[in-house]
Amino acid sequence: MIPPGAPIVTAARMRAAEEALFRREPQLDVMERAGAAVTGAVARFARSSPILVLAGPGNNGGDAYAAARLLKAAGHDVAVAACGEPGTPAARAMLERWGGDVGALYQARPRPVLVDGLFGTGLTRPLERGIAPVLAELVAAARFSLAIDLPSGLATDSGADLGAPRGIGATLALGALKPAHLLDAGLERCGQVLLADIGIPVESDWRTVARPKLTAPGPRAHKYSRGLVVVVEGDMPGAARLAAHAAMAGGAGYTILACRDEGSGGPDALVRHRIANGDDLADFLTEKRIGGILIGPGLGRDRRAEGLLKAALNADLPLILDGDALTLLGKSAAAWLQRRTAATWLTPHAGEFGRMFEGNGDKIVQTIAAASESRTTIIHKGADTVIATPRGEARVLARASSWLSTAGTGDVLAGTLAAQVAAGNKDAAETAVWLHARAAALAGPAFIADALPMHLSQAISECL
Ligand SMILES: NC(=O)C1=CN([C@@H]2O[C@H](COP(=O)(O)OP(=O)(O)OC[C@H]3O[C@@H](n4cnc5c(N)ncnc54)[C@H](OP(=O)(O)O)[C@@H]3O)[C@@H](O)[C@H]2O)[C@@H](O)CC1
Ligand SMILES: Nc1ncnc2c1ncn2[C@@H]1O[C@H](COP(=O)(O)OP(=O)(O)O)[C@@H](O)[C@H]1O
Ligand SMILES: [K+]
Repeated sequence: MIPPGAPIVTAARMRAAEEALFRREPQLDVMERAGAAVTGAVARFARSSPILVLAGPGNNGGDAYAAARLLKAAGHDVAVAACGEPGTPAARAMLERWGGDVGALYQARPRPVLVDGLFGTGLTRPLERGIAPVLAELVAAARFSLAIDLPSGLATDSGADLGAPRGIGATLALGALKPAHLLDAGLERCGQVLLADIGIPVESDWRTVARPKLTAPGPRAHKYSRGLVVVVEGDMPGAARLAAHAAMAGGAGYTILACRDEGSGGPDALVRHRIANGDDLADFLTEKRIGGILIGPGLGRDRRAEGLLKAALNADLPLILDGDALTLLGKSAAAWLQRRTAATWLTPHAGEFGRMFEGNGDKIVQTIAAASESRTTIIHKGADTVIATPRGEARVLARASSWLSTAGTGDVLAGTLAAQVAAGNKDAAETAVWLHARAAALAGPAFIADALPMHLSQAISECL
């Protein structure tokens, strides 16, 4: 499990935190703690199996030499192999403290337990062609492998693959999580992510998503105080119905489907209100008790859809934009959205995000830039989900159930979000993302999106 609510830092932020600490405490003491943390994690898995420790030229290698010495002192059979001489004073000191043999990486024989201390946050370019296959073979041949801080071959700030091996069993993040533990290739390359506190104080506006704290409705609650959600239906009514169902199951007091005709389907408690076009919707949205409007799931992209979207954008009410609404806005999204007087949430997947914003850089940085430019809160979905607020905060959810990769689950997320927005939850996005992921976990394998809302009740009960 990814540690919840844990700070996430870039390589540069981590280095700055380390350097601040080294002004008060010797670097080698900190590295000893890193070595001890690695030793503790490895010893749990190694039992009496022989261990191969790989050491690189930087401080990741320094941690590896420290761990090798401590593992040996604890009675383990330890061999060390390195690629190159230590290039930092701390790594050199740790090599001296190790004092044993060091073989060449290219000649290393596989052992049942492997410790990868080749490269960590200092990796700046793809692994040399020679190193990647040797590392991959040693990892594949080991029964268990643990990466120190990061699997060697991951870009720290983006999680991009720079030649990382497959099959690492666990990664021990030192001091704090880095984006690579949560994003992109890191999702499948880190194995189990463990976090070691080695006494480096870190502060960050970026954290992993944590379980929210929710409260049950008070004794004087009524349907409007719980939150009135309006979901706007479009060309594909099923999508809006799914979202409306999720809003209801996500705790909204009153959910209205603004629909073209009488229609059918959906829960009996769902209220239908007929609207023919954007003008009708604009009139309806003068109802001040509305706590959140959701538009976009199955909206379509024709003239009627444009009219509906315009009415929603012009309403002075909290607004959630998903699916086709995002595509209709396209590159003019920021210009439209920064004019809004009420708060706005966007829930794009990667394709929709790219249609609205420039897609350069790491996912967290990109999403924060887009949130700040458009003055919205953005849930940038995918196998890794990044939430960014206009204030520059980020929350990251990794490792949600991969069974979520089925049509309609995004509509359920949007509806869940609408319920939280209408209830006035100031952390609506993080709450919705947690509840959605928890509902998916409870739903088990091969669920359909229709089945997700029924698990929201259990997910909510775990937050009370
Ligand atoms: N500071 C501390 O005391 C503490 C630090 N900690 C530990 O230190 C780690 C960060 O250490 P680090 O900054 O020294 O970088 P590291 O990841 O070892 O790699 C740098 C070396 O790799 C080289 N290199 C880069 N890319 C390469 C490539 N593709 N192929 C080949 N070589 C390549 C690069 O060479 P250069 O780019 O300079 O040519 C340089 O020699 C961090 O993850 C954590 O484990 C913790 O113990 C806490 C205490
Ligand atoms: N492989 C995956 N692992 C975890 N979550 C996923 C994965 N694929 C998709 N998801 C999640 O499922 C939802 C899919 O939303 P979306 O792409 O909008 O689908 P749709 O438009 O069909 O509803 C998002 O919440 C996304 O984060
Ligand atoms: K490593």
